[in-house]
Amino acid sequence: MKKYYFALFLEPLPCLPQRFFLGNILHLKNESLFSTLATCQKRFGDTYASYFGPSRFVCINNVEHVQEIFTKRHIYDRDSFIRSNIDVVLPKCLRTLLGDEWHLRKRIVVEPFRQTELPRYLSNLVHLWDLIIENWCIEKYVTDDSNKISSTTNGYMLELLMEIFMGDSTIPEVSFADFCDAFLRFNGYVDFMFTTFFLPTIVKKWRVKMTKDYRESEALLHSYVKKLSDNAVITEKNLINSFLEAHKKEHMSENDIFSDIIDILTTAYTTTKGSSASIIYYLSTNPHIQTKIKEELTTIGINRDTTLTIELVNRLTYIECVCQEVIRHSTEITPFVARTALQDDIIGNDHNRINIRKDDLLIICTYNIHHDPKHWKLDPYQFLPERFLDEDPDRHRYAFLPFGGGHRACIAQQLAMLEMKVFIIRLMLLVTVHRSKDIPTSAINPVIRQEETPDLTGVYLKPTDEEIS
Ligand code: HEM
Repeated sequence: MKKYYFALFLEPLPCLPQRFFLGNILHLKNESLFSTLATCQKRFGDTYASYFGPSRFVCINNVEHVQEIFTKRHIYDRDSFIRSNIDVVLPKCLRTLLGDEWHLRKRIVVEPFRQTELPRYLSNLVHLWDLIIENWCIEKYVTDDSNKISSTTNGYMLELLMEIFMGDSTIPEVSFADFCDAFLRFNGYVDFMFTTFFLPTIVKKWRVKMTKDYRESEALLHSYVKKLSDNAVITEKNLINSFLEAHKKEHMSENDIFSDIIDILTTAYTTTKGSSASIIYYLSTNPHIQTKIKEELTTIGINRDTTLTIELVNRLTYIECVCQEVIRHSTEITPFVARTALQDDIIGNDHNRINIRKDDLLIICTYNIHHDPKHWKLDPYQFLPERFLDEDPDRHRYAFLPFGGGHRACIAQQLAMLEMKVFIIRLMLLVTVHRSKDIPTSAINPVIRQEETPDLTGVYLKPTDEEIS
């Protein structure tokens, strides 16, 4: 609080006008977070402060600063903001740990995400994406009434992730529908902790713990994870077995296992849903990109009966560029990556020096950096996969950071890329994505020059066979 009073009157960085205790929160009533961070960059340049409630964030848009922050791992670590919020619902999961505890846990969690493990997931990915695509073809549109990606997809996506991480999606004596229901309810509370980032954690903690539905879904998930652990087939190499192994060596308690399994499932579920929604959106608005992808598949000799291998997937250069462009351009990817300073520091050089104080929260504005014309010579607001061929060369190493960077970067980047690639491959082998012309789409936000979230209204899939006949 003392620090807040000090900052209120002596803020050294440019900043939007603040309100007592609320900081810049009221600004978010009129503009999304993406848009607010972009507006501030246009107004103040690459470094400015933002106040969400009394919490001060130093916002960073300069890639040299980003590089320095990611490199100084002993000074900048996982931000206290994510740590305190996640800790309420999933205490002591990988994302909330620091120092030696984090290091030990990461060695355990990272096992199933290694490059060498990826081939094992291919057949499950193909099978479940096919089911999801078939389901979308049966329903008229890919969205339901709430205009979110159709809710019947949720179960399939969760099944896909369970097969990947647990080797099997069945839990003894529990119907998958019951597990899915408890998971989705609980996931709503994990989301709540993030989407209400402007509320003090103590308020959110009270709100969540007092909710009967939260307590029930948490208790159910605890009992399901216990059943999964008790019945795991020890010979298989997967996430649950890495955890059980660690439990035997007393490196993880039962509660740690619960927190990490649910954290990985909720993260993977949210990112898989978000990236697939973005892919469908961009394909529906760019029919010529669909044609190019289909041509690439034909050139490499992949048809719907081909058994996919990692070597084949790696030959699909254009599809790789489409995936990279999706995660560069889309608002479904987080607007920022955050760090907390563990000690006082100075970053930058004579021209762009910033004094950082111990406990400062740093916001690395991913979305702004991904759309900064200083780094992207081809109009960064346009969706152009070709920029990742050789058409937009020589950009700074830290101008593209969809998975964050440094020691706290995403542990599942290769798996996430594989999921997206297999989704595009199966989608383009089985269907063409269309958009009804007569259904109005959402307004374009003039600051970020796109819709706030991918608008899938009126998007439907037409099987390739029907299109040919
Ligand atoms: C398109 C998909 C994904 C994107 C764009 C993405 C992005 C990110 C980002 C930006 C971070 C923060 C990095 C940082 O602070 O430097 C992160 C961390 C993390 N991600 Fe991902 N992610 C994706 C998929 C996944 C999946 C599928 C999983 C799990 C299976 C996952 C698990 C994690 C975990 C556990 C962390 C925290 C790592 C740590 O704190 O040490 N992510 N991810």
